[in-house]
Formats: sequence, structure tokens, C-alpha cells
Amino acid sequence: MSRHLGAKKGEIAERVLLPGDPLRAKFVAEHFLDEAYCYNEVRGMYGYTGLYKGVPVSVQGSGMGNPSMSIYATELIVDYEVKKLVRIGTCGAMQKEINIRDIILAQAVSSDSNMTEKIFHGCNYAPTADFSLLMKAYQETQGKDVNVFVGNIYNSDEFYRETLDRLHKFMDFGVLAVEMESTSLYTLAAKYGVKALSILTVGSQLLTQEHLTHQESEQSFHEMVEIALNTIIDG
Ligand SMILES: O=P(O)(O)O[C@H]1O[C@H](CO)[C@@H](O)[C@H]1O
Ligand SMILES: O=c1cc[nH]c(=O)[nH]1
Repeated sequence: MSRHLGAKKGEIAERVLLPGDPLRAKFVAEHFLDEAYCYNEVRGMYGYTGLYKGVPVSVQGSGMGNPSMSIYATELIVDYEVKKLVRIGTCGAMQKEINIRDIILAQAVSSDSNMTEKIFHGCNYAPTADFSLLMKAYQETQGKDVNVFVGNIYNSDEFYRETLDRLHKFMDFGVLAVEMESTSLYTLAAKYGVKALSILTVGSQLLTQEHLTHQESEQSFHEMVEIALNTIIDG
């Protein structure tokens, strides 16, 4: 057991998918994994391990925001020896050509979070995806009926914003979409020498103010989850 996870050693696979929402973890376990069992209910942050195409894979809720992601990512890597972490999240599109249900592969992460400042003290660190996971995920999207965008995302500590200035600045510089966890995920993966990637489904379009409902969101995760699973079991 770790401070925030109730799993015994060996109950969590080397490969872990990380949705923000613990109920998305349950959904993935029930619909995509064989022989899935729940190893964590601490704080309602469900975690499951099962088989995908015969390969052990876990799916663990990460919660919302960098502090929550950093707790789960650290414990998964340090206490459970996880080697590959793929976030399966939602995001808000920041460019007009990106639509609801499109998929974003986060190659790099820009941020207003001070998570990296705590480590690098005044220097800008550029959190980046593991290239082998990124390439594999991109290959997985080809031939599927999905629009995929690869590039820089905006990781924010705010969902409800005091001002839209930063959002517009990042939009002007071609940043694709906003979410709340990838800075911590990529930075911790680099620190511990493991692989990480964020795959995001567009749940809202910030320029048009369109949003998926919870039910519509659930139905839209199918493609992202298949891409993530086929990516994480490779190699
Ligand atoms: O759908 P998840 O994975 O939680 O991701 C996005 O949704 C939450 C905000 O609604 C934040 O966690 C953000 O990053
Ligand atoms: O972090 C997020 C996720 C979806 N939509 C947003 O505006 N922000």
C-alpha cells in the first residue's frame, strides 16, 4: 500500500492509463479489460487491473489538477514501479479548426502552473511526451474515423478563470487545447525515467462554447481508449 493507494505490491501493472475521473477508470475496466478487478477505492479514486489483448494493464483515476495527478503519478512510479503512464483526459479546444470529439496528442505542455518552478527555480522546463508513445499513438489514429491534432497544449491550474488573457495569449501562439494535469505527469515521468503521454478528447470548444454532456462524453471516449490501450501494450 502507498499513502493514497490501497493496492498490494504486484496488483498494479507496469502499464497504467490515467483518466481524471475515477468513474472513467471504472468504465474502461468494465468495457475494455478482461478479468478486471478493483485494487483501489481509497478516496473513491478507483483503480483496476485487467488484461488487454492478454497484456496486464491498469487504469487509475488521477483526480483533477496537477497536485492530485502528482500524488498518484509519484506513488505509481515510486511505490508500484509503473513504467508507462498514458493519461486519457478531456480538454477544451483553443483553435477554431478543432472540434468536439477530436483527439489531441500532447507533444509538449505550456503551463501557468508553478509545479515546475518548485523544481527548477526560475528556469523554464519544457515538459514533453515520450516520443515512442507519441509515435505509436499517432500511428494508431491513422485509419480510424477521428480527427487528430499533435502539438503543444496549455496546462492550467484554473478551470474557472479570473481573466481570459493567458488563454488568448496561448491561442495566439497556436496552442491546441487546455487541460489540468499534463505538466505534472510529464515532469515526474522525466524525473523518474519512465514514459508518459497525454491523449485528450475534446469535450468543449472554447471559441464556440459548445460542450459535450457527461453522457455524450462517455460515448466519445471509445476511440481515445482504444488508441491508448493499443499504444501502451506496444513494446
Ligand atoms: O476529464 P479529465 O481527465 O478530468 O480532464 C479535464 O477535465 C477536468 C476539468 O473538468 C480536468 O481534470 C481537466 O484536465
Ligand atoms: O481543463 C479544462 C478541460 C476542459 N475544458 C476546459 O476549459 N478546461
